[in-house]
Amino acid sequence: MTKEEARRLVRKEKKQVSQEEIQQGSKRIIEKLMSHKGFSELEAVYCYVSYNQEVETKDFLYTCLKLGKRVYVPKIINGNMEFCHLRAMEDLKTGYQGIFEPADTIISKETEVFMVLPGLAFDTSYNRVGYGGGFYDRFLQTHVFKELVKVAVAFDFQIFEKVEADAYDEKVDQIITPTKMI
Ligand SMILES: Nc1nc2c(c(=O)[nH]1)N(C=O)[C@@H](CNc1ccc(C(=O)N[C@@H](CCC(=O)O)C(=O)O)cc1)CN2
Ligand SMILES: Nc1ncnc2c1ncn2[C@@H]1O[C@H](COP(=O)(O)OP(=O)(O)OP(=O)(O)O)[C@@H](O)[C@H]1O
Repeated sequence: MTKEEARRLVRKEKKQVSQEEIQQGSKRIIEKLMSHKGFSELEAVYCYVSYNQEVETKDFLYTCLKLGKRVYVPKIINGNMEFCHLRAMEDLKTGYQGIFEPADTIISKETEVFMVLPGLAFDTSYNRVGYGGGFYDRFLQTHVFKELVKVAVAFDFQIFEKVEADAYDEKVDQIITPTKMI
């Protein structure tokens, strides 16, 4: 299926999903993230700040801070996404598209990172479809890492067998849903 078809299907499902399902599903996903080998081994975490009907990441971010991980979240700067240091949840202010971003702009220089990615749709070959901004693709193509573990999180209705991918699309290493590790 095309990216647009996948986006349309997921947007339709998102309108039906209950707050309860989001909370429960996100809780299960966060448990799996916490017990991920890459998470224990890496001290720097790049994770999006959830909004709308995305997998909730606030509890995950909070726990990462409590554990003493170095935490960075996306901030759109001059049309590009960078990961900026998050000292505390209170540092977050409404930013691009109404998504919370750190008020200060301290761009990460980390090279060994555990990354938690959002997305609208994924397929079982690890392709990722987002809102269409190309922010993650461009970020991954312009930044070099010594070690980068890319784990996407999604609800089960966001997983398809095959979604068309373009040459510039960056794959993820793993996809975690409330019921599966792909
Ligand atoms: N939580 C979160 N933060 C993120 C991303 C993301 O996907 N999720 N991004 C990943 O690249 C970047 C922001 N990219 C975005 C690109 C487009 C829209 C957008 O058009 N939003 C629509 C509603 C989308 C929907 O809920 O269906 C809008 O606000 O009208 C939002 C974010 C960086 N931060
Ligand atoms: N080198 C590039 N890498 C990625 N996208 C590019 C590049 N050059 C141009 N683009 C444009 O960026 C957009 C990427 O769209 P795509 O649907 O892949 O984004 P997405 O992965 O859904 O979004 P996001 O990463 O923001 O969640 C397209 O309009 C594409 O033409």
